[in-house]
Amino acid sequence: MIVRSIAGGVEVLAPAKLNLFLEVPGRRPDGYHEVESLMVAVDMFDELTFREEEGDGVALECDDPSLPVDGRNLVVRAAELLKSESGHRSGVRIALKKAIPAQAGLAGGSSDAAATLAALDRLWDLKTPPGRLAEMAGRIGSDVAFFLHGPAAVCRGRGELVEDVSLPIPLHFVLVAPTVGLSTADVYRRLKPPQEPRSIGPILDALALGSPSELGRGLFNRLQGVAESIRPELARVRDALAGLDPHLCGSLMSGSGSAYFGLGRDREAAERAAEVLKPLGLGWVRAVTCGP
Ligand SMILES: C[C@@](CO)(OP(=O)(O)O)[C@H](O)COP(=O)(O)OP(=O)(O)OC[C@H]1O[C@@H](n2ccc(N)nc2=O)[C@H](O)[C@@H]1O
Ligand SMILES: Nc1ncnc2c1ncn2[C@@H]1O[C@H](COP(=O)(O)OP(=O)(O)O)[C@@H](O)[C@H]1O
Repeated sequence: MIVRSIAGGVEVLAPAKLNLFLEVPGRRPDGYHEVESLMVAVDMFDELTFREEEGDGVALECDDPSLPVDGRNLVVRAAELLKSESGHRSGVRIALKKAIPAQAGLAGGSSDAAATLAALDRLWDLKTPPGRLAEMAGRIGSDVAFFLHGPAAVCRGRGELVEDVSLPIPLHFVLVAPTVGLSTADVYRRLKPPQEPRSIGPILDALALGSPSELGRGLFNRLQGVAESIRPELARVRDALAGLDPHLCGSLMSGSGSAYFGLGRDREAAERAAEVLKPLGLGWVRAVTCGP
């Protein structure tokens, strides 16, 4: 996330994430699932601006009319939570410009929520300790705390326990977001946790080596088969990416879907893969990067 002070306010670029590895070892007594995931932030950003406003309300405007701007929006929930936890009483006006497709497994809503915590902490000069901000993030959603870290981290628990990992080389991807979305809750509901969970070890070793081809071999997502059983048409996206072998080291669905990504051998290869995929009508296609 990139946070900048601007005249009279704060501006944030809130990135999307990809899950390069996602295992779901089991269901928890609280109804959530235990996860182990390698997540990376990529350079596709929602833009948010925050300005002081008279009164003590939270007013959100958003350029995507399909999204709610009341307490159902994670931005409003994050702002209200920070206000009640800190006791701060100013009003704020927030403008949200969406670029990250919704229900795609790219966690745009979670990233917007993390951006809101970080921005308002700065705007209101709260100096909230990082651990306390992370705890609030976990209360808003399982993926929110990741965005207070990055660019690469292992997330455990229900996703909210985040451990940074170093990124020795930039990673280049081609991203395909189909028009059809998937609900995270639906996908988890239909999952049968594995008898023997897969280890995250090999892909972490590959990342440490800085080898895209090794990393490609380690890509894994336990939720992909479930998502494809709910939306069989996603197989077309999967197969189109799998057919791009010379450009890509591997491909995978992100999170609970419905976006897929291919890992490029380098930036040029990811961009070439995007050019091949664009005319196929699979959805929205773009080359993106996770940089150190
Ligand atoms: C699958 C993942 C992978 O990164 O991402 P997305 O595809 O949503 O981006 C995450 O686990 C999603 O995290 P997030 O989208 O923040 O989930 P939440 O809002 O906390 O929960 C939405 C619903 O998903 C289910 N859920 C979520 C996380 C988890 N560890 N176990 C679950 O069972 C629960 O039914 C919950 O009510
Ligand atoms: N600021 C926001 N941006 C996007 N979606 C939001 C936001 N706030 C709440 N939501 C709700 O969260 C749902 C999924 O969020 P999103 O993070 O985009 O997808 P995913 O969980 O698949 O990564 C959407 O259906 C949307 O109604």
